[in-house]
Amino acid sequence: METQQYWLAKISIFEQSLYGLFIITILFSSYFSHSSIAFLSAILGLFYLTINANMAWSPWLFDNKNWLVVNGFLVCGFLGLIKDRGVFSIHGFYRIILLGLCGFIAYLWLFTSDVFSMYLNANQYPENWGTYLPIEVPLFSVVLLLLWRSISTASLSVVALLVSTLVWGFEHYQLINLPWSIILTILVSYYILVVVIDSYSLAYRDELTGLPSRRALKQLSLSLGNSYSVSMVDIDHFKKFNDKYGHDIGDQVLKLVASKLTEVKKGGKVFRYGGEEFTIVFPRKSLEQSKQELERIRKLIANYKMVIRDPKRQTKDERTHNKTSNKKVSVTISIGVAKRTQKQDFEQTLKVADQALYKAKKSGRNNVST
Ligand SMILES: Nc1nc2c(ncn2[C@@H]2O[C@H](COP(=O)(O)OP(=O)(O)OP(=O)(O)O)[C@@H](O)[C@H]2O)c(=O)[nH]1
Repeated sequence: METQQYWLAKISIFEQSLYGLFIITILFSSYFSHSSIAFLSAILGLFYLTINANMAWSPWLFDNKNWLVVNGFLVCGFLGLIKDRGVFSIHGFYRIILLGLCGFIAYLWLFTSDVFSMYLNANQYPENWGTYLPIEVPLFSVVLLLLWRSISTASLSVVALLVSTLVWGFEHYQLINLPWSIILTILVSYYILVVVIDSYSLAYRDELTGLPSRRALKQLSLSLGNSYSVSMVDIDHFKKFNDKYGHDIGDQVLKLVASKLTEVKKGGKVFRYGGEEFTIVFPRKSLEQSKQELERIRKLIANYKMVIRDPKRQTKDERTHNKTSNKKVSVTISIGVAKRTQKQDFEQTLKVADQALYKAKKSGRNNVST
């Protein structure tokens, strides 16, 4: 009896502390501009309050479970469609109004689907199709929408919304036999993880090329041993290229060059250093080994005919036939490489590689210098 009371007290503390976890998640995700996660946590927090404490609206909600379920799907779908914006701003205010509208739409949907399913059932449609209308149709629509958004945006926040929709749906069908306190603790902890990973990748990844950024290079430099080579890579005459084809095509070329550079072997790690410059670090590789590999990459890029899409420069005929004008371009790169010596740290080795790059440019470009 005493042990039971002891555990009941522990469970009660655990349930109470979940409110704290909700508040932390809301503040944390708002601070890192993950408004969809912040709103979802706030709504789930409110839901948890409703089922735990006897709020004025709790009895109504228990009597209208279908509304609660459909509203949950619509909220996730809506949050998956909008951009992450500041929570404590005018955008946050509009979003709260639109989230309220989801509740109204859920109510309208249940009312309409009731009438429609009565019609379907009265007209002897096979297998009482009408019964699937109120819950299953919104569930499948939102899951499909969030699947598409997850793939098209590659956003972890949208994946979190998809997972939440599925959990919400599974709970409705009683496929999860866990108390809400446990389900919500797992969900909210997962949201924190999503915000941390997303924010980390924002800070350490270059948005245009998807390569690790200069900050990530700095981070790596702290964990490198004493033996490594560093190379600086620069696209030749990129200014002229930009002037001739425009900045947008320049961006496409930067992306394509970046993706070719990632084909580097011998353990080379590629970073976007800034502008049209990249850095490749070869941990535990000699100068000769690195140079050989860089020579291979240089040739690979020089021989690479890049197909560029230029929707702005379409001819009239191409526009009427909805064709894009693809053109093939090619660029070359110059590379400077240096091996770390006893007396140099990472920054100094990088400087030597930069001087070697200058040499490569001076000696006609499209080559690897040491
Ligand atoms: N499209 C695009 N251009 C960029 C980006 N970052 C830097 N650039 C351009 O890269 C060009 C770099 O020019 P420069 O440093 O003069 O060098 P370069 O023309 O490549 O000449 P060399 O290095 O001497 O062969 C500038 O025109 C920049 O505007 C970017 O993110 N996108």
